[in-house]
Amino acid sequence: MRDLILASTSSARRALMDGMGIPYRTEAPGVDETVAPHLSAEEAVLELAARKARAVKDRHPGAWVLGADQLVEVGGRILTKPVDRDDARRQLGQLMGRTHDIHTGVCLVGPGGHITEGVERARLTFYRLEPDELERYLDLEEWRGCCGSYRVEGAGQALLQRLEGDRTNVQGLPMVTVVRLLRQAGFPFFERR
Ligand SMILES: Nc1nc2c(ncn2[C@H]2C[C@H](O)[C@@H](COP(=O)(O)OP(=O)(O)OP(=O)(O)O)O2)c(=O)[nH]1
Repeated sequence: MRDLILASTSSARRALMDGMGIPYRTEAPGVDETVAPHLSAEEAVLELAARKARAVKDRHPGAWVLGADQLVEVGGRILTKPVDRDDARRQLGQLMGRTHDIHTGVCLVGPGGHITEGVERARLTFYRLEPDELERYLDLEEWRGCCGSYRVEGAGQALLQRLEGDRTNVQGLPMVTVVRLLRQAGFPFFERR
């Protein structure tokens, strides 16, 4: 049985991996997430996904490690996870009535120098909300721990006027890409326990 580690503290990523049903464990990547300012959103999430995966792989040389990173891009600006409710209100205020992109990079590293990666974009258009409705959404605290301050699989789906791309990508892991990387690396699926 291969030792697969998800280099993540994200409950959303764990939920997506759990759904796929192959054995894995998690470990916090514990890396500095600073990147050079000239990088595009795609380049930044790929670099950080690889940085997270490599950091855990260095601690577990014989393991396979999957890392991921996500950014929201709207009007040329980058949004990461909000620090508090006011920050979440500001983020959602930038997304209401507009179209934004979510970029997620994933990287799979393994024994023998194996490294494969992918980056996926989802494009979302949000309804415009009245201030009171926005406050009611903030009360649900779906903003905590989420790039862009919403959860697409939660009440946040009521914000969504249009979604192009893989919905799981929005939640934190583009599972079509994750499955491709795992299959390319020879991972078996549907194993009998
Ligand atoms: N449940 C849920 N989570 C979301 C959604 N959109 C974004 N997220 C979460 C997934 C990730 O945990 C987080 C993206 O931030 P990062 O890529 O920096 O990952 P994070 O620091 O949370 O965890 P990690 O670096 O993997 O330990 O936002 C959503 O619609 N639903």
